[in-house]
Amino acid sequence: MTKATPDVISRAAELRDMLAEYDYHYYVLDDPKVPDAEYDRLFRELQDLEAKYPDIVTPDSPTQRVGARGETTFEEVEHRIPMLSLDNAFSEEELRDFDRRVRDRLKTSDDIEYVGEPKLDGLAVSLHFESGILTRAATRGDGYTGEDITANIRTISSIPLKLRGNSFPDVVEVRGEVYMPRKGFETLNKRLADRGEKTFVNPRNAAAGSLRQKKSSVTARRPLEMCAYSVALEDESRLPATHWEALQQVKKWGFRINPEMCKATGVEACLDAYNDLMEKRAGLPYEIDGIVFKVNSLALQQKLGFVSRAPRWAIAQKFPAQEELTVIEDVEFQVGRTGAITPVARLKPVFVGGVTVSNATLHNMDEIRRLDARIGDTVFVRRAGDVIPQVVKVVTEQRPDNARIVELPEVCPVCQSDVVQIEGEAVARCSGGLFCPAQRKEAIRHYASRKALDIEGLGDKWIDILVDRGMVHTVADLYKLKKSDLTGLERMGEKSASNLIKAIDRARHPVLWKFVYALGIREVGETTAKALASHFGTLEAISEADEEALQSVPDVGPTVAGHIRSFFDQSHNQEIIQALRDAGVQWQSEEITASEKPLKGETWVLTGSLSGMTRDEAKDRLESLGAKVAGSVSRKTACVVAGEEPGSKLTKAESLEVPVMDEEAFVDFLASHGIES
Ligand SMILES: NC(=O)c1ccc[n+]([C@@H]2O[C@H](COP(=O)([O-])OP(=O)(O)OC[C@H]3O[C@@H](n4cnc5c(N)ncnc54)[C@H](O)[C@@H]3O)[C@@H](O)[C@H]2O)c1
Ligand SMILES: [Zn+2]
Repeated sequence: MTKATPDVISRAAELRDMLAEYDYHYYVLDDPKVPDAEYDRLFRELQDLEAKYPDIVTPDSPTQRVGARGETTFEEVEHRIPMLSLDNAFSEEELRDFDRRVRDRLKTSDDIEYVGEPKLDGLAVSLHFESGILTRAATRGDGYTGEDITANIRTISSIPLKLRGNSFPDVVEVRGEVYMPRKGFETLNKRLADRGEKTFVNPRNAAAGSLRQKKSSVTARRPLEMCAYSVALEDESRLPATHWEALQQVKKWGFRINPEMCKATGVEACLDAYNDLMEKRAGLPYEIDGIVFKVNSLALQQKLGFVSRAPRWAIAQKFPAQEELTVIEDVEFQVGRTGAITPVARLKPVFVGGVTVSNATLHNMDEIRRLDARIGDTVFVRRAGDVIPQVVKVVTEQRPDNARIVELPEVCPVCQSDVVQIEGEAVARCSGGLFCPAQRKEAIRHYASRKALDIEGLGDKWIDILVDRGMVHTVADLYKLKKSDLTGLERMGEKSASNLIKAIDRARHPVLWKFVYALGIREVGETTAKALASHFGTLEAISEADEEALQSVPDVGPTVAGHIRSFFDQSHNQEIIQALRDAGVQWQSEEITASEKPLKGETWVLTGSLSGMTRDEAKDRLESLGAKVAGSVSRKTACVVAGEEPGSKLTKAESLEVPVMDEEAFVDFLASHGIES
């Protein structure tokens, strides 16, 4: 036997101390200090040292024990049959070694039949039933003594409080995993974050933290589920021949067993099962961190027995870790298509969740403050399934002296417009709505939309081409387009080009509210745009009004007033409005029209369909002349516009002797008031 050097002895002691500390944070506080992958590496290092120098093994080494115990408020429960851990395999080779060891011990060269089960990432529980009634539930604890969590367990609806049927032993213990499905975990964390409370790093921790609550009413509100994975009987002669059958039995008693469970004979079949499950991993509604292979025959399990902390008949083959440690090297700010400014952490590249990750979202400044994340910090990054990588925790102990606090930039990193953060809103935004290249496509789409300037044919496809080729930078550039610019473009027909030019040409004389709406000021929808237009009368008046004046408009509160103010305060936005003017866009100011609103006080009614305009357009035009448009005819109706196939409204108008106009007359009437159809 090789003698351990002092270096080896002190490294082993150091590893034991670290692991004991990590165990305490993980099992007792439900708040891990390092990601599992890091823990597993240190654990493996210690195991390897101890394997090489068996005389350095101490009885209290984490490699010889299960879990950890701290002082707890729960009653202690002694397990009649110890609840052990599982050995891990981190590679195909290690799985083959396991299978070889099993066959060697059983002195057979035959393929062994295994059961493969997803390794749910939660925590083990032991449930005691007497005469079919749940009498006691316990955590695993250190494997020999756990915590009595009966009251909390009763709140989990997938656990039967009474076994179904009548073929169960007088006393039986069912074991399984309590876990929190992904969805529930996300909702819970969001709720905690919104309240500024500490969030859970991952679903396992959330499950453990939720199950070990002092108040079962808190546990009851947590989305926990349970899957059974074994039965323990003191009288083992009453068990069926295989683990598989035992679980079918448990299922009949009313437990959930995992639907992904499978049988695999021989190690090759196990490797296939591993790959199959790995492919399903991201799509499962809960997290798994590997696959557990168990010898199916219970007689063979008996023969194999167990060592200090784990059975010899089972192994957990681990999947790539979903959490790793890395360092935030910088924080940059990205601008979304609606102007939202999102902080993104630039990370020291790290392999996590099966890929190399070098960026992670930090969501917003509130989140950065909640995490207390600084540039230079060592952090947990998590990449689970297809979800974008996230920073979930900062290891404050490892913060360097020169760590820098993250500050929200004052100006947009893309367009240099002011960044504004409205009180009470988590998200900061670029205020250069019309100008900011990051928001360009969205701004054009909105400007051209039906309720705004209604530029028919200017859909996403055109917008992509025009912006990507640098032909259009802002909405004002639209009016400079010529047909010859468009006809040469691939995938765009001659006809569609000429229709587009015509449509743009028609969009030069909006009524004021439509123009205000088209500017795309945050939270200024149709109703607010109408209210602003009729209150202020001109664009100049709106753009010069202070927040107080803006708030005298119905519907406009401090937030919206803030958005309007910061929009008009950006010289960039003003320049584009000027450029629109220069391009010949003219909005009819309400002031001028108001004084000469010829139909003020009149109520008009539309019936039938018009060929040259839609019902909405006809309505807008009448309203721009001051009329109210009503849905039914009465003696007070000033005029009825009757298109094709008019309904009963026309008959009624005639019987009440209300004046009627056909489409031609209506178009002439509009033209005489300066409205071209
Ligand atoms: N991050 C940390 O600081 C830290 C600290 C301690 C432990 N850990 C993690 O925990 C692991 C060790 O924990 P452990 O001893 O609980 O072992 P384990 O989680 O590796 O395996 C045993 C556990 O697997 C669970 N399990 C899930 N599905 C199962 C199934 N179908 N059949 C049987 N068991 C199933 C049970 O809860 C069982 O107790 C480490 O590998 C490490 O990743 C992390
Ligand atoms: Zn910007």
